[in-house]
Amino acid sequence: MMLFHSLSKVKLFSVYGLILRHYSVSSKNISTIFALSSGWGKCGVAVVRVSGPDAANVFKKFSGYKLLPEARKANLRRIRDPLTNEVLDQGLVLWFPGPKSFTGEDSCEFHIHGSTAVISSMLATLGRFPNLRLAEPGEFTRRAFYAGKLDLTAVEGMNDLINAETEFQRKQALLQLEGSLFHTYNEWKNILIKCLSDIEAFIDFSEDQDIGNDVLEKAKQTVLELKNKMKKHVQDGKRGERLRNGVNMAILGVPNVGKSSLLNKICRRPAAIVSPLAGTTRDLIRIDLDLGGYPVVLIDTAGIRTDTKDLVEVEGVNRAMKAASDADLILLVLDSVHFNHWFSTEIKCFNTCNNDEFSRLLINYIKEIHLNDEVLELDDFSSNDITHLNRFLIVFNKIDLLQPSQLKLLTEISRDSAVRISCETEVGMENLIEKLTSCVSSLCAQPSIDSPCYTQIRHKLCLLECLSSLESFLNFKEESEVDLASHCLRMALNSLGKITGHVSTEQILDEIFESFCIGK
Ligand SMILES: Nc1nc2c(ncn2[C@@H]2O[C@H](COP(=O)(O)OP(=O)(O)OP(=O)(O)O)[C@@H](O)[C@H]2O)c(=O)[nH]1
Ligand SMILES: [Mg+2]
Repeated sequence: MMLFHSLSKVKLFSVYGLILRHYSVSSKNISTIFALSSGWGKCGVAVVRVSGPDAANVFKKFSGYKLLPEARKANLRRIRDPLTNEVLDQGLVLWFPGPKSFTGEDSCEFHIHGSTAVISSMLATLGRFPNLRLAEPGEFTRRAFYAGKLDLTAVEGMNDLINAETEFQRKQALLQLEGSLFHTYNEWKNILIKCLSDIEAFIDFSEDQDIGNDVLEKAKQTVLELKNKMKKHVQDGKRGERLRNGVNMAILGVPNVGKSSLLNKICRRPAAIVSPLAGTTRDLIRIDLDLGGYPVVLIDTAGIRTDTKDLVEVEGVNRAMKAASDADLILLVLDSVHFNHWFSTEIKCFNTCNNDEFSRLLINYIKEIHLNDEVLELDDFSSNDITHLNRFLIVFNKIDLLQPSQLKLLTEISRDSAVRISCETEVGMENLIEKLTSCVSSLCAQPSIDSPCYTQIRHKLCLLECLSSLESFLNFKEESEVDLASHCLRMALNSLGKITGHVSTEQILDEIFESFCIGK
């Protein structure tokens, strides 16, 4: 019984009720909104949506109904201007009474022909109807959120789904819309609420009830387990974010090695200018790609050289370095002929070179082309083993110009540490694409319902805030400090609530009272 009291106190954190109440108080002032919900442009069918208190009236007037028809059932009707009675179009009309609608409000849809003229006259006529206004961006979804139909992660998932360009982006967005992240964070929230309710019960009733003194210790054990789980989730190497935003892949190398040729081969069109003149590419060229279902932003860059006085080229090189240091993966392109030449002058006996020696020399070669420290990530370069160069994929281009014996040797010594291709003959391209897809797949999240990845920096910041509160909670040692300890748990709950939109009561009340005048 006592515990129940405490629990209901803690339940204040689950403030959907408050949000709803706040919303319904102001719902008298809520306007009825309309918008074209399908995209602009000539198409077979366009969907115009109306939502709000006047939706029923609008629906009856435009579709010629005296009484509302069966809910959620499509009917073919003449759609008329209620003022002039002129027929605007003929199409399917649907009535969605609240709360069983997307927004939770009374809503309706007009499925009209998708020509510019029909859409324009429909929107103009709706705009002239009393108490009706054009919706603001995202306003239907915002209303769905306020009505408790979607949490914030689902709202974000819906937006991502609309913007998804690749198969795995679609999967991740759909799972998020269906609640994969919400369920994870909600489960964590419930664990924290249980700990908090035990501690609150201890604070309130330990003197007159038989509530054990080990409450704090037990809660700490639970919080420690949760903290470790959350930490693992946060430190996922941005895999969910990458799948949402695209993997940045920069093509880097000295002038004339075939960087632009490689970009053109990968995207299968002449996106970048190719010429025998060293220094052809000056600015960054970004191409969006779908690589095996993963989104990639492939970036061609100016050839790296430090001996130029040409101001435009110097700026190009700076931009190349910046793109490379921001990149998730760097395709370092080398000219096989030049490399072979440089290589044979570096070692006496070419034929006895082993894989380790090759690694050492390749690293020296990379250092010699004067990449800056941010690009090199010096930790990777402290070892002579090129497999440590996590962000680099070494690509030997122009292998068509090598003698067969030279190619054989290059293949033997570089093995899986590099890819050998010719942009001219396309030899090795298939292998390169396979390798790139596998790199990109390991850099991105694998959409999963059981262990979803966070997808936005906003989630990460709230999770870090939550972790820091959990850390503070774990630092309390004395039972006498339970008041402060419970405050930390409240803070942690608040941070989790910010991700899903279940923000703290204080925050909601702040918002409500902000609009009150002083003294009232
Ligand atoms: N034989 C041969 N020539 C190639 C190959 N790839 C590129 N080339 C040629 O090499 C020259 C330079 O190619 P680009 O793709 O412009 O080189 P880049 O690295 O972008 O050069 P910059 O933009 O100046 O840094 C062009 O004449 C290409 O046709 C290849 O695999 N084999
Ligand atoms: Mg180029």
